[in-house]
Amino acid sequence: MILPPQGDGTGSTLEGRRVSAWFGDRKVLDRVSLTMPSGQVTALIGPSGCGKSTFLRILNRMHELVPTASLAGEVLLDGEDIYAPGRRLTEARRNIGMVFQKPNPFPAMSIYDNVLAGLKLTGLRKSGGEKDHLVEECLTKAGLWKEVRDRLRQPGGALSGGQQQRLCIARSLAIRPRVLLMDEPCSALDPTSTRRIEETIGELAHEVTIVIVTHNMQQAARVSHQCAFFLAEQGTPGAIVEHGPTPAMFGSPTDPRTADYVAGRFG
Ligand SMILES: Nc1ncnc2c1ncn2[C@@H]1O[C@H](COP(=O)(O)OP(=O)(O)OP(=O)(O)O)[C@@H](O)[C@H]1O
Repeated sequence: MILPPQGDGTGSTLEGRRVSAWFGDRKVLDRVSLTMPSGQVTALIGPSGCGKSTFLRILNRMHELVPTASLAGEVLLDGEDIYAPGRRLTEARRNIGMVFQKPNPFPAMSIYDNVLAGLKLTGLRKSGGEKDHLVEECLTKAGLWKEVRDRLRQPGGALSGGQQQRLCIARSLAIRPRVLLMDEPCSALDPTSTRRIEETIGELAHEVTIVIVTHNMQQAARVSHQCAFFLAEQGTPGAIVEHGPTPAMFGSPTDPRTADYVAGRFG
């Protein structure tokens, strides 16, 4: 177990309230409510197609990029609805970062510039010294500094898959998000790189609230403080069957469907 310590409250609390989602007229999520507390790691688990990624994308306003997509409900970041009229998309993206399944650094851009690539979003100008400091800080937090400190000007695409994913985490951290969403961040990685990313998650958990979608039950057990089990039964939209502290979800789930899923009996 590499379960990180509970957060010290420096992250933010994210809360989905009665979130429903549609693609065209097909409803794929039905009134999902979940609080993702400050400084904790929340794992979203469940079989393929039950709406985990859709829920995650709603949490930082990526769902609305799909032309046919719509949603209902609220997403509160420290009590403020990110979808409230007048709230800007860029504000949500800045506060709530996302790391994707497949590492997506800018391959021809240097490692150094990759880390800083999101800074334009913030509108902040930084001096050379401040940039150097930020690059070192973020690569250190992402667990990559020691491996790349001597080759910061080399292209991001020259790194291994696991290193590229940690570079993407560093890039997300550079804009100082309050929440970091991770959509199956290790599914394209080998076991060693996976382990390294899990350690990074553990190290980051005390300062940024993390929500991770994973199909890997061992991973959910290792890295998360709480889990939410999603299910879309027989053509119905996805919903949360059960959520709670990770040890309870794995050790003594209350719903038999959760017990079957975490034991690997389906999905
Ligand atoms: N862009 C899209 N257009 C139409 N339907 C979509 C789109 N994206 C997802 N869906 C549908 O929404 C439902 C939920 O998909 P989603 O990707 O959120 O599930 P998931 O639990 O994350 O699955 P997986 O674990 O396989 O990634 C699925 O039925 C899927 O086919």
